[in-house]
Amino acid sequence: MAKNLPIIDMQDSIISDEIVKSLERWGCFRLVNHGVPPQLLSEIMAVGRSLLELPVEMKGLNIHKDKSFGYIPVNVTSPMFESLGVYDATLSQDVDRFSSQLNLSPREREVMVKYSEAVYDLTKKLGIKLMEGLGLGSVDLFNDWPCLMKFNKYHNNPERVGLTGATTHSDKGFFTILLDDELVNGLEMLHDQTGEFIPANPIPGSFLVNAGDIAKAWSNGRICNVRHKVQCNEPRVRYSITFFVLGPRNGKVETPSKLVDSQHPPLYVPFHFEEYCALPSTKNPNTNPQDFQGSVEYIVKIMAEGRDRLTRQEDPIEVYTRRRTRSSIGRGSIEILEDQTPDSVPTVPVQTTRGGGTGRIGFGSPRNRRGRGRGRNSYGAPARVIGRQNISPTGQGRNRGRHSVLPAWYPRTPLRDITSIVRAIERTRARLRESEGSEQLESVVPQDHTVLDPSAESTSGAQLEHDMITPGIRTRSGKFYPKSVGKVPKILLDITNQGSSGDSDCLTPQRKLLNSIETVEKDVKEELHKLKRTPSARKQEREKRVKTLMSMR
Ligand SMILES: O=C(O)CCC(=O)C(=O)O
Ligand SMILES: [Fe+2]
Repeated sequence: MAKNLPIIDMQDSIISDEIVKSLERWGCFRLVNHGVPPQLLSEIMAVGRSLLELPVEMKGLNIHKDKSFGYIPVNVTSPMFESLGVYDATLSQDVDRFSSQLNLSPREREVMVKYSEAVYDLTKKLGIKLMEGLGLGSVDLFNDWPCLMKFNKYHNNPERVGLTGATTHSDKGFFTILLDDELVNGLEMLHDQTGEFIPANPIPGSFLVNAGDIAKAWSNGRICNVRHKVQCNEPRVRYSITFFVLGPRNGKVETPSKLVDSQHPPLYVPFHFEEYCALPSTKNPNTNPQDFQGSVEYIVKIMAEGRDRLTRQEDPIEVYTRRRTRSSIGRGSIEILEDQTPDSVPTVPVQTTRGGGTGRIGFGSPRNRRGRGRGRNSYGAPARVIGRQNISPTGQGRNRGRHSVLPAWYPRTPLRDITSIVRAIERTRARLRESEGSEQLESVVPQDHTVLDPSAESTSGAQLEHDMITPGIRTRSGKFYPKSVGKVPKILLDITNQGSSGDSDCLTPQRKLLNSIETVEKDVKEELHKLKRTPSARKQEREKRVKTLMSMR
């Protein structure tokens, strides 16, 4: 069923809602009435065309330490596409550098400055509308975010009609503001729900706004990082200008707490945009580009795994408490979480070391290439991630829980697990504090507590729960007494002391022993009775009864 891309009029009063809806459903929209003067649009297009007409040697002077930010010539794997880049397009010294690299006229430089100012300003307005639409207040989301501007040329000719000029990809940044060729179409956006490519036919004077990987991660998967490609539909050369608003300059890409709740558990670890760009591409040469799935889930998952391998020197109680607090406000070390279905487990082998991938991630238009090479885009990542708390990124099975603070055997269910563990630890702490008055105690949860190391974990869940709820106490002398039988050592001590007490002198040693046994028995019974009233004991009792009833059926 043919569908049309959403069109948003910047002057509409309900634009905030429309932006959110379009980004959720499509990950893109066409923006009209945006306020950037048509004259400026045609001037910048003219600048782009003339720069791309320069000799290759001249264009080759447009270099940047990140190669994907500078000139990308046509080449064997990408014979139809070339582009020039300006990074950071909003900083005058960077525009100056670009201008001197390509010997721009003062007028061309002026047009560039005006255009990037106008588009950045527009993007900031869109950011505020987006924040409003998401109920996050009128906040300037993109304040001081770095931007990359690219002048693109597709060398379409009669032999290439039907070929792909830019293969299916999602953009890496948050938003891309595309000024496309008014006369030559070719851009197609993938509709996630139907899997159909929908032509983004140009509307003169408009922009196509599309969301990238950062938008998806930031919004906790709510915004679609739309996949798109550029086809050669006619034999005319096609030009376009892309303005990428990338990611926070200093801070991390982190989901606002309001976008996280029990229905929408956090899906991504907070990360720096540069970290993300520096990761190797995950393109799987065996993956059909049509099956491409946005790579952000996969990439961020790799980072989560890397972080979880770090040795933890912290007090586990602090870790648990912090985790609970953070997850409730949507921040902190959040693991990437997987689909509940086994097919969503990544099909691409996890590459955690540099060089194992197929190249560094760049962004912007991919060239017409398949297979290995210097990656500008990432392919073959898993499908949509629907988060479940505490699911190991490596899936179920032997490694289950390897990257979690929970032991491997611990049943994985949503939020309440970690919450109940934290509560149990807090109860333990409170009890310890109480008993500290009578004797100097050491922590019952040593710094290297095995909860963080599943391999050294006790084998029973019930055991752990019990230990946490009724922990033992350790005296300075190093003796460990389980708290539930805390009175018994005292009784034993009394027995030992009986020898010196006056009235015991008249008793035979046998009577003394019998008396002691009786006292111990009485006290142990009393303690056991108390123990039965603890929640875990009651639960065990209930389970036992259910089992008995079941066996009688
Ligand atoms: O040229 C176009 O229409 C699209 C370019 C694009 O997708 C990109 O630069 O990422
Ligand atoms: Fe793109």
